[in-house]
Amino acid sequence: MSKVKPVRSALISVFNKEGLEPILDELRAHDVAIYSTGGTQKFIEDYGCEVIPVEALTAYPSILGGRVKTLHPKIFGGILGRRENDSDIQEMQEYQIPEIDLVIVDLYPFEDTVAQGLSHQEIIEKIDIGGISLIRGAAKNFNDVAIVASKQQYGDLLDSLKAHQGGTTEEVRRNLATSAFNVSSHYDTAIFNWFNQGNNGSSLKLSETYSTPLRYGENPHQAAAYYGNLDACFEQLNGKELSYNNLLDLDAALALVEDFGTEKPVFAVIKHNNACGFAQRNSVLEAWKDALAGDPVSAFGGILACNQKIDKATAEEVNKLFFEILVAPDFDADALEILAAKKNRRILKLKDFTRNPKHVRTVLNGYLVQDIDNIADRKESFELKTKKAATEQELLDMEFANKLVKHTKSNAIVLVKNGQLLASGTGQTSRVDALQQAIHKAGTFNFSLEGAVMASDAFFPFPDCVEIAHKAGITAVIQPGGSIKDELSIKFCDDNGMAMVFTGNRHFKH
Ligand SMILES: NC(=O)c1ncn([C@@H]2O[C@H](COP(=O)(O)O)[C@@H](O)[C@H]2O)c1NC=O
Repeated sequence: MSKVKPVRSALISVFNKEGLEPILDELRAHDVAIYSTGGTQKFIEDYGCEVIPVEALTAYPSILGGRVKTLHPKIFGGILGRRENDSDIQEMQEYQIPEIDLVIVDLYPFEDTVAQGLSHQEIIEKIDIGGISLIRGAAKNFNDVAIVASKQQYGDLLDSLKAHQGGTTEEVRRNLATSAFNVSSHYDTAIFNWFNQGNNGSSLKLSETYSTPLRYGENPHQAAAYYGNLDACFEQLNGKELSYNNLLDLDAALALVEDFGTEKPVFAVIKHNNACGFAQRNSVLEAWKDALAGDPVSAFGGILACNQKIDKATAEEVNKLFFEILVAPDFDADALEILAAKKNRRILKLKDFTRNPKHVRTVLNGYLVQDIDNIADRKESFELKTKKAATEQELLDMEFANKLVKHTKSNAIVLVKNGQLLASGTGQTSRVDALQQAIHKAGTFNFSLEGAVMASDAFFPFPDCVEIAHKAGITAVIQPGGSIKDELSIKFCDDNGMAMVFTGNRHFKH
């Protein structure tokens, strides 16, 4: 076992006093001298423990509205002094600096203050200076000092004090120091990012303190973890742990469903990040049946997402399919009972789908960062380019198809009729290939394309796609526009009684 050092003195300075009581009990049981700052000192006194105000050490009051209270050589000397270094020992004696063996800090809540939208000055005042210095000083001297920089470490400290008669092992102190630098670096990243708002170019600082180890990555030989707070997103009601690929598909499913709002039921079936089934109907059950009908073969092992509560009738139908995940805002009790009968099946109740506003990926020896694509084109802003106007149903279907194509891997073509995804061509190296794939697929499941609409994620460089679409029976086309040969596609539509609208927004997804 690593070397145990007794805790004889502690400095406690915490913004949030909650949960300190068991630690005070333990410190009192071992006769530990406690130093503390204003509000924390009062809390400790009220709890009935003896406490020495830091002012008794520094001989200074807290000044500048609390900006300077622990920033003093007698405090930092007591924390940073090396207990086995002769010159440090001598200087500490000379300047009457007491050893401080344990430091407990809870920083000013900078991120919460920003999140609450408080004033600039209030945010600035919540940049902790003394506390962060205490944390870094104690963590640097972990050889002699235990640092608790967040409430999450209270349990570890208590366990150590209890197991080692009021002492800490080197292993515990080192682990606490690691956690402390995690706290301090995250805190400074949040401050930097707040100062750096809008100045995207200068540097990239990402910090996430929640993590979930994953069994493996995209393939079993790749180690992986998720950094983020999954508990804030979902409540897992059933099934085994989520995998790396599940998380990718879930993100794709939820981003897609989000674009359709919650007014009318939609069901999505996702495979490899793309929708292979999608429908919007008046009831959840109908939405499910028509989403599945889009491609009942690919749906096997898929990720299912719905924007409404799942009822028993829908659960009975969904239950007939082998699927990996169903995510929905809620489940009726009898529906959940049916769905949870298979123990591995993941059933997720959606709590909050707040997407990260930035999309980050590794490229070469660095990172690519972009805003997420959060444009959902509305039919009111479509620009009619052909003599023939689209019917009201075609307009609805084009808006629907355009939302789907935005969430489909490029090059992408999506074919839709009456609020149902008939087929799509995904991730193809040419737009013609994507269209041919979609037409072939629609044929596989006996969908007639007469009166269907076609959405393309980017412009048509040549009129070939509209020619093929026309032959297949497609009557209306939605695309961003912007090709120097747009006129050729428009002319073909005009000559053949088709409608075409431009959105002006390309939706590549690579
Ligand atoms: N200025 C200082 O010297 C200083 N020393 C400790 N703090 C912080 O003061 C807070 C505790 O204050 P109090 O005990 O007065 O409630 C803690 O969040 C701690 O991180 C300080 N405040 C900010 O920097």
